[in-house]
Parts: sequence; C-alpha cells; structure tokens
Amino acid sequence: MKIFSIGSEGSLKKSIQFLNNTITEAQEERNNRNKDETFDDDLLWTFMKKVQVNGHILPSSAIMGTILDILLAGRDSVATSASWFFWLVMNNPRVEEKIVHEIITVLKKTRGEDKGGSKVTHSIESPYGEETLEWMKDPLTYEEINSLVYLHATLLETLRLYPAVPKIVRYAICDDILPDGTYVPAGSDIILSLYSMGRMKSVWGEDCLEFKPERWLSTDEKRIERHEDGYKFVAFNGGSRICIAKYLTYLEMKSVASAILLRYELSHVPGHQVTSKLSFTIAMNNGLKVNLKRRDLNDFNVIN
Ligand code: HEM
Repeated sequence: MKIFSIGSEGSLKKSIQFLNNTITEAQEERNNRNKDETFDDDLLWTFMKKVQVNGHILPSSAIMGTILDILLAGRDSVATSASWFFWLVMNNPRVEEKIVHEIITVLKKTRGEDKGGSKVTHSIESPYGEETLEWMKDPLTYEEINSLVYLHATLLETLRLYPAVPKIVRYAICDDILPDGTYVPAGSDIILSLYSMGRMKSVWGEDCLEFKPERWLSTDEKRIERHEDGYKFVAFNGGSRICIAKYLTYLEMKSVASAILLRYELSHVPGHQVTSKLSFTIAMNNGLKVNLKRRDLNDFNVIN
C-alpha cells in the first residue's frame, strides 16, 4: 500500500518513521552497552527482549506493529476513562470523600500515623511541589492499591457508564445463529454497543443511569461483590478477545486517581462544557478543564 506524503497520511508516514528510528536507536544503544554495567530496562527494551524468537530479536517492523497496537489501544482509552472518572467524582462529593477516606485508612494501616509538618523529599521526581506528609514520599505500592476497594468500584462504575471503547464491530464470514436464535447471514456486520449494554435496565436495574459505586460492593463495602462477568460488564469485551490490559488499566488508573485525589480537590472551571464525542473512543469534546486546590487532609483527621 502506498502512503502519500500529504495531509494526515503525511503525518502518519512521519510518525511511523519516528517510531522506526526510536526502535533502531534503542537497539543500537543496547548493543553498544558495556556488558559489565547494569542498567534499568525501559519498557521498550523489556518488550524487545521478550519477543526474541529462537535467540533472534524480531525485525523492527514486527516490534513496531506491536508497539503501535499497544500505543493506540492503550493511550486514548485510559486518558478518556481518567477524564470521565474525575468528572464523575467531581460531581459526586460524597463519592470523592469516600475515596479519600479509604486511601487514608489504607495508608494509616500500611505506613502508620503521619505526624505531618516535615518537608518531604520525594524518592522519585515529583510534579507535586513541596509536601508536608511523609506518606506522600513514595507512590502507593501494588498491595496498597489493591486494598482500595471503593476506588475500584468507582472505576468499574465509570467504565460501565462511559466505556472508553463504546462499540465493537464484528463481521460474519459465514452464516451463523446467535444463542438467542437470531439468524446472521454471511457478510453481516454486527455492532455491539458496549455503551448501551452498560446502561440497560434489564442488566443493571431501575437505577442503571445513576452513578453508584456501591452497586458493586458487598453491604459492608469491604469487597467487590457484583460479579465482574465479562458478558455483563463489557467495557473490556469478554471471551477470547478480551482486552489484554484490563488489570494493567485498573492498576494505572487507581494509581493516578489516588495520587491526585490525595493531594488535590478538583472543581469545575466556570463556563467549561463537558460533552461527549463518539468516535473510536468516547472522548470529551473539549477535554476536561479543572481547577486544583491543595487538599487539606486535616479535614480527614490525618494529622494527630
Ligand atoms: C480504560 C482502558 C481500556 C479499555 C476500556 C479497553 C477496552 C478494550 C476492548 C473493548 C477491547 C476489545 C476490542 C475488540 O474486541 O474489538 C480491547 C482490546 C485490546 N486492548 Fe484494551 N482497553 C483499555 C486499555 C488498554 C491498554 C492500557 C492497553 C495496552 C497497554 C490495551 C491493549 C489492548 C489490546 C492489544 C487489545 C487487542 C486484544 C486482542 O484482540 O486480542 N488496552 N480493549
């Protein structure tokens, strides 16, 4: 296929070239390394090592195809979901308070009481500026993030109402019959509206349009009770083509959400309209503009 050097095809060509160069440079850089030195592997190199076949590294075109796949599937989906998550939380102060309360409860358990008042030096480069809680020094660990059950429920509820991939299209290569008896002739397109399926009364009940993280939880709110059935909760699809990064997404989003909500209160920028734009992902038309105010954790009795 010929790609022209004009308009969007031109910029696609440039982007592909850029990716190719990045992969070649990364390979050269690794090959020239002094064998005795130790280095932290970055994601690209970790991936390149993984895709060695019979001792040979795959050609850069194959690596590029896979990287493009992961970039395209993993960037807008998470960014879009994060926008809807923060927007829903901002509009539901009760939910926001419960999330922050949960994070603090978990941190008190894992990191002990924080006396506050000391200037914190981060173990990694931090975008948050000066902080006064020891807790803020290190990002939440995997175990801490896994303990955030209410936050997890809020994320599931966000993805139910705003599945980043709102529809999936399938093509029938031969005649078929669906489990409910519907006849599907060869050549048909089948569109699965993940968006509609997340809002069906028959699946989610009368309150299907309400934002209610509690619907996922046991009565004591200590665990996720509603079965995350891949054919009911379809934001990641189900079956053999289920998203390969479902659990990575949970980890990524819970990590970002807890880091931000622990430090900031988010509020609306006056006049900024939030509307959705249906495309491959369910994006926000003009993005999400927010005002950030440093959160006073004294409201949550953190500092004793
Ligand atoms: C909120 C975040 C995400 C959502 C809602 C989501 C949703 C989905 C859905 C619905 C599919 C199935 C598409 C189909 O069957 O046509 C899918 C597939 C896929 N996703 Fe995700 N995804 C997310 C994040 C990610 C991330 C972070 C990555 C990579 C790092 C990723 C990589 C992939 C790949 C490679 C596939 C194709 C799997 C296959 O066909 O075997 N996704 N995703």
